[in-house]
Amino acid sequence: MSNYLDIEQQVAIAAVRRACTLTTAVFNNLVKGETLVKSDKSPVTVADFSAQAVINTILTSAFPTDPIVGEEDAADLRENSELRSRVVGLANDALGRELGLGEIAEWGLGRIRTEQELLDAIDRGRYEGGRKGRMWTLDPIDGTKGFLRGEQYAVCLALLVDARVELGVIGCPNLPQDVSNPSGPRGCIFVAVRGQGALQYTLSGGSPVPLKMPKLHLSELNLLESVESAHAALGVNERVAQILGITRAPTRMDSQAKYGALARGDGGVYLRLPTGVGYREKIWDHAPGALLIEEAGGIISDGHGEPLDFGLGRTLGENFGVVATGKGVHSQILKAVRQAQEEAKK
Ligand SMILES: Nc1ncnc2c1ncn2[C@@H]1O[C@H](COP(=O)(O)OS(=O)(=O)O)[C@@H](OP(=O)(O)O)[C@H]1O
Ligand SMILES: [Mg+2]
Ligand SMILES: [Mg+2]
Ligand SMILES: [Mg+2]
Repeated sequence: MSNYLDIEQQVAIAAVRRACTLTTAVFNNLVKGETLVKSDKSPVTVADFSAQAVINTILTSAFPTDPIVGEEDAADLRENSELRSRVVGLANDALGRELGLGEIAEWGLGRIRTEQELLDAIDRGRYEGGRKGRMWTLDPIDGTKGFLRGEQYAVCLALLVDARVELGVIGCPNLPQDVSNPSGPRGCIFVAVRGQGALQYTLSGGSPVPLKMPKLHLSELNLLESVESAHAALGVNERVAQILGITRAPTRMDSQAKYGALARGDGGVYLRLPTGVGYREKIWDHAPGALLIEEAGGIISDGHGEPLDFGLGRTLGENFGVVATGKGVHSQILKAVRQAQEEAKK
């Protein structure tokens, strides 16, 4: 008998692995002009576009009717032939490689795609989301700014069924495999399946390690937070830490690599509070991480203690930031968040 979501898990891990190989190679050869600035002023690179093309192509081949909520779309590429041909070349290099770990010939890997097919594959990510049915969320590079700095970033894929995350896969090419050896080998994939726990693989393969968040006391915690001050209210985080008596310095890390770090016992709290500019969190920025934390034994909510709602469309709607932590300290952290917010309003 096969396990729940066995095939989906296999496809998602393979797709994330291929995309991670691609993004790593692009970073080593990124040249000027391969980064655009989107209408919201955030960066996007040829690596984001081609990773989305690769993952969407593999998903569509394995599950032709599943919709995809992906961060990027191909509009900029349709207008820019130089960038387009670079993305097409990169995607075809990645899809054309011989079969790797756990991959099967039926996914059609190895076939060269036309420009049109690859642009359409990127645009398969334009699904609007919603409360019903099966859908994937994809962030081809989460933490693009971290990617550009050579720091942390993550390739993030999740499967939702009726607005619940059932499978989450997070590839972190630059994350040390062993927390206790920060200068050791890098490259991790975190995998969570609802009801089946959380695992860490190395990007290069091998046996997975099960993840279980340790029970930490407030005095042992430190905050995991964004690098970019525009993405989270870092000043409020500082006050929350002070209220809780947390003396350890925060760990600033780009992307959903934070969820991976937290799931394996690093830090103890991921705290992301809104900066007050009316930004709505995107579902692809949290879906796989949310399941990873729950399956590692932790709890995730917004800053008011409400569950994250993945059924509202492409954003988390009115959810107020994110608090992910161990069950034993969650309510104390929410209380401190409330106090810090009230003080900030004065
Ligand atoms: N104003 C604002 N508020 C909150 N979040 C925002 C905001 N603007 C962008 N984003 C999203 O932040 C994603 C990057 O994740 P992090 O904030 O965890 O990383 S970072 O340390 O700040 O780089 C980043 O994901 P990517 O675009 O995939 O890099 C964005 O979706
Ligand atoms: Mg982005
Ligand atoms: Mg993102
Ligand atoms: Mg992204």
